[in-house]
Amino acid sequence: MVLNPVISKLSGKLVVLASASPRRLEILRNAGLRFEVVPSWFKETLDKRLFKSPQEYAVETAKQKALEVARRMPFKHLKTPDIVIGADTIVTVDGLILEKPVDKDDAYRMLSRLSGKEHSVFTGVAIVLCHEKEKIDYQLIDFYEETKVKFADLSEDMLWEYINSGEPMDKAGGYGIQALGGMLVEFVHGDFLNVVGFPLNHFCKQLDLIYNRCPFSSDEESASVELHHNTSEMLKQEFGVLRSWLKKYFRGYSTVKTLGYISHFVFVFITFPTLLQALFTASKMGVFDLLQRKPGLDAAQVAQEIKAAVKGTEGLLGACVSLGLLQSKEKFYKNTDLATRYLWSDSPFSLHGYIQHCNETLWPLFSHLESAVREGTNQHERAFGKKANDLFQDTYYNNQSVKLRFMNAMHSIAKVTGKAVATAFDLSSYKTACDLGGCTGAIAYELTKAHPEMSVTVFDLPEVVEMSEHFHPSHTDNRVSFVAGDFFKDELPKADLYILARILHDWPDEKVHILLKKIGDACTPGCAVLLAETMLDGQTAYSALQGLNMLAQTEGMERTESQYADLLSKHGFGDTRVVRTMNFLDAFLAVKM
Ligand SMILES: Cc1cn([C@@H]2O[C@H](COP(=O)(O)OP(=O)(O)OP(=O)(O)O)[C@@H](O)[C@H]2O)c(=O)[nH]c1=O
Repeated sequence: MVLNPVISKLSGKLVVLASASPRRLEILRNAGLRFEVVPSWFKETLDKRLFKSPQEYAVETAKQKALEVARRMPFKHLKTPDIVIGADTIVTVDGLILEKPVDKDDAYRMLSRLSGKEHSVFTGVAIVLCHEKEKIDYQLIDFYEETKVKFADLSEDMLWEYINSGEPMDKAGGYGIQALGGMLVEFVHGDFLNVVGFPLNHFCKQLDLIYNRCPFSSDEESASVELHHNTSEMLKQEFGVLRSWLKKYFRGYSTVKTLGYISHFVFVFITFPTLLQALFTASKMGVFDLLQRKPGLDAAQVAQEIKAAVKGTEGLLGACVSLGLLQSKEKFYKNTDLATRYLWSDSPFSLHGYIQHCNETLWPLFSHLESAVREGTNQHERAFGKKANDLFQDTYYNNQSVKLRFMNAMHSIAKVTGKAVATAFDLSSYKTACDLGGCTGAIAYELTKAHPEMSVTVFDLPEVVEMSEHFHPSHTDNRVSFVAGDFFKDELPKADLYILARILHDWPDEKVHILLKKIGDACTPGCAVLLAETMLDGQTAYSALQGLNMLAQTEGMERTESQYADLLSKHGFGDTRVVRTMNFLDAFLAVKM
């Protein structure tokens, strides 16, 4: 890729480096960039086991560092930056991630592991672009760079002399290649500055893509610029998948360009039902599960396993390849990274349950959208021949398999969003929480993971509680307990914090008031309510469509921040705060005054 001038593109913008690393500051200053330094308060405590690769961990940490500063600055510094840059450097060797040593012994363990071996240094970088209109929108671009470094064999004396110099302590892997640590290195493959803490060249290339190129450029590298616009990781990836899918369909960028930008979207809208049905059908027939267990099957083998016709299976697999859900090589198929992460049923971030729910419940309801719009009511009677007086009792919970499917769907979403909700606020002062309608406990487990002193009671209907054990994580936590009851009728368990995750949106205002009154009565001043909902403010495509979903499916609706604040204020809750988690659900905290 030819690199164009980029640093000048940032002049006049408020650029913020979300890092306390003196090396990053120096690298960017030397490049002529003018910026402020606001070190991130994000604690580097992400669970490494949740990441498929070390580089994903570094990128996620970089993202969290940058986002924390981007979100804090408008409140604490009373100014909104244009760009926030975050980075995280890690060293990997023998499948381990090495960060900064905690003490000399730790430095010794790290350096003796590196002695005589080649290792990788990854720096993850996140660039957050902040757009301020009525609200602040964040667009996120992330990437990483890998450099390989080989250490000489180091004697004990050499190791201790180096450790006693004090240099290792604030450096990933326990060494600084730019100073005394340079003595330990036999060779470097890749970007030297990446090892020091910031991949300047890759960063400039990303700026070039952002500021000098069209987002739909045919240039392959532009595909790696991934855009977040108040969307989840998954939507971001889907956007990329859709884009490459469009490119393929139109046999190359030039045709797409001729048809124009509008045609892209018209085309997506018109063909969306076929796209969705291919995904739903492959998911329902177990294609992603099968190829996760047995990657590399051909169409005939897949057909045999899923008990389908070879011709039909070939068509389905071909469609999944075109959608970026499967890869094929010489007619053998396997899951793409997207499918591995989200589509097979046992993945930690599986959306399989939610996809089934969309297929079996939302799809029939949405086929009556016109009636929903005309009448302003849900469409259960038209879609399923049964009126839903009580949405849950009459539809989801009166049949075991529908109930399990619904619980799976809720579990999928809660797993994908739970952590973002659980960590959105400092909840350390709340020791007991009650998750009303907490279903499988997915959010409760995330809360106890994020807040070591908190215990959570999941309060849900008896039909749900009796099934919840199917969803417990393998390491169950005795700080999560389940109580059966109906939050409209029964006494609520006592707690300092009440959680309502995707509950209020199911109900009209009259019922919301009944529930909030009960919570208000149970709370003493200082107690709080934590809502996790899709806020309609700013109307992203996801929130707007979610609003339609509620119309076709429930008696309730998605609401704006001020509507929630207003509802809560009637029951004595104030001091409201909202965090846009960049995930499906936003988090909203209100305190009993
Ligand atoms: C391998 C290597 C690393 N480093 C430094 O190691 C820190 C990594 O830690 P981090 O968590 O990425 O950053 P930090 O220093 O804690 O800052 P922050 O961005 O605020 O988290 C950064 O400093 C890097 O330069 C060097 O200076 N030289 C080297 O050869």
